[in-house]
Amino acid sequence: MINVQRLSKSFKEVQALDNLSFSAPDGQITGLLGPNGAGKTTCLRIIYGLLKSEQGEALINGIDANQDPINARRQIGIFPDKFGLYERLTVREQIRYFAQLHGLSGMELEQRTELVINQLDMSSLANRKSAGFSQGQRMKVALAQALVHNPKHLILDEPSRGLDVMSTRILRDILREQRAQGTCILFSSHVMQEVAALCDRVVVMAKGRVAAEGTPQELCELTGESALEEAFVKIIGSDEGIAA
Ligand SMILES: Nc1ncnc2c1ncn2[C@@H]1O[C@H](COP(=O)(O)OP(=O)(O)OP(=O)(O)O)[C@@H](O)[C@H]1O
Repeated sequence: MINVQRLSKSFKEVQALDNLSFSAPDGQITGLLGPNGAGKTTCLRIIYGLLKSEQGEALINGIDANQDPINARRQIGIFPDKFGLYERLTVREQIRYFAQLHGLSGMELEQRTELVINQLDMSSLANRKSAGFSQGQRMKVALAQALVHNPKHLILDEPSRGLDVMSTRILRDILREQRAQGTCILFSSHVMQEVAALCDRVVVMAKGRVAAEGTPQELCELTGESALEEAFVKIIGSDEGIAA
């Protein structure tokens, strides 16, 4: 369970997060939906311990990301907004490296590495260096790195950006599998279709705050709309920065 309580963060005069509170339960996919600049990435970075908040706390399974970032991070698989791959390493080497960073060693390291390569159907890529990989292939490597330590929480920043239909479907299937295993999944998006297709719960963010939250159906009922897209526009008062 990820619990964000009264988070505030500013960058000079920009108030990126303003008393933001929400929770993402285990075994569910929670979408952070908001227009450009709403504060989604800032929130995810604080949860992963890459940024410190000025106020409030982000608890991962009860562990405070500000106070104990290393332990908090061990609970999380992160799928970042830019796939920073090590292009000189083979895919298998990269996945092993991430497994080591998360404290895996010996047999467990080898087994988890092979398991995730098979799970993502990457055997034909495993011994190749990632320089020149397509966007979909890069996505798989990034996902394998996020999953190799079998984290109980998965955080994804705009996961389907730049992916073609097939890669998007693979990603969605993996997220659904993870959900079925009880993983707490939190992802950010401004793509309505993605949120509608995947999310059990939606947290609508605008200007660093929660504008509304609930199941897609609850958000529709709240606004008297039948489509999530219309509900969203009503909640934030604009369709700026949102992709259908
Ligand atoms: N390192 C930084 N330095 C200065 N301003 C920043 C920094 N990071 C974020 N901001 C500002 O904080 C606000 C929130 O940014 P953030 O990236 O969290 O939004 P977002 O919802 O993820 O947007 P997008 O959908 O465009 O990725 C924006 O106004 C942004 O310019």
